Amino acid sequence: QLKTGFYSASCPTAETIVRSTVGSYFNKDPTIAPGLLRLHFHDCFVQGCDGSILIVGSSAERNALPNLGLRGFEVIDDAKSQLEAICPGAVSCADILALAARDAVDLSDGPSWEVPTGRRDGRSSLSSQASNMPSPLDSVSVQKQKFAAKGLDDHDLVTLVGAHTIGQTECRFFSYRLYNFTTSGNADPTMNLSLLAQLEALCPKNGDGLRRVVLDKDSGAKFDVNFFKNVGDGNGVLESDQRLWEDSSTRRLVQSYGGKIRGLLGLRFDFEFPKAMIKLSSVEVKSGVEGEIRKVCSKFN
Ligand code: HEM
Ligand SMILES: [Ca+2]
Ligand SMILES: [Ca+2]
Repeated sequence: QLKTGFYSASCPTAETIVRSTVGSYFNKDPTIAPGLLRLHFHDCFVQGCDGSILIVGSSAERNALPNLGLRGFEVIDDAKSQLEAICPGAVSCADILALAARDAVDLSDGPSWEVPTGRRDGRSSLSSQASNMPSPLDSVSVQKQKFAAKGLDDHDLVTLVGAHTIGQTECRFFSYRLYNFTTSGNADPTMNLSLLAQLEALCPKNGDGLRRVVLDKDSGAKFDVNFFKNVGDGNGVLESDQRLWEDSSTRRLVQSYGGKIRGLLGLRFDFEFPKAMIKLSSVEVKSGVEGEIRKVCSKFN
């Protein structure tokens, strides 16, 4: 039910405005790009890509534990207010999120793609609905199950987690791997020793759990295949990322994207990522007369 260029008649400048808004925030702070990409993912995984993540309120999705570190809301609100001034009531917040995620990847030197649009904004947002978000402690089989529940297969899982080629994580999401991973209090044995030393310095025991470190060692701002090379070298920061290498079912694709084996030609990350994103951004979308077009992205009409 989505189609590219959905706004070509109702708001021809919609995509240009989203792009220029994301671009101006990105120029001031490039770390907004991973924030926006993650925002779209978290939206799509709870009640579909319907802008439910944007609602402000004490029991809203935004307040659920897995969503506390999300960033980039102000960019979406800014784009929306510009759009309301020229095409009132036309462009959904859910579509702005999908377009901003595409633009964020493009600005980070990643691939670009045409985003099918026409999503409608949802009428509910509840923190209690967010409990099924993937966790960095999830095994590969749990990660697979959570993606399969959204119509995303194992190939989509590995491809989409490649989004961790940009952005950061707080120490608290992985510091247990440094200090008390094994029963004898050792570090996760699958972690590369030089990464271990680096992370111990950045995230000291009993230090500030909110301190942020890059997810893709040496390439935290560039959307490239370095993340997959890192995972193959024991340099995955999140346990869930490193598990994609330890599990034989997902290792091949990590290897292929990282350029570590020949033979899987054609599986280029910059070609596969857009396809997987289009699937992600179509999860449980509302269209036609369902939902609404919000006037303000943080509030229901
Ligand atoms: C098994 C699946 C996944 C798990 C367990 C996971 C977990 C996490 C965690 C724990 C963080 C750090 C958050 C923080 O410190 O606030 C993070 C960051 C991030 N995630 Fe994921 N993630 C997954 C899949 C994805 C997918 C599918 C995407 C997008 C397509 C994505 C995009 C990002 C981005 C871009 C960041 C960096 C955010 C920033 O710098 O603000 N992740 N993820
Ligand atoms: Ca949603
Ligand atoms: Ca990178």
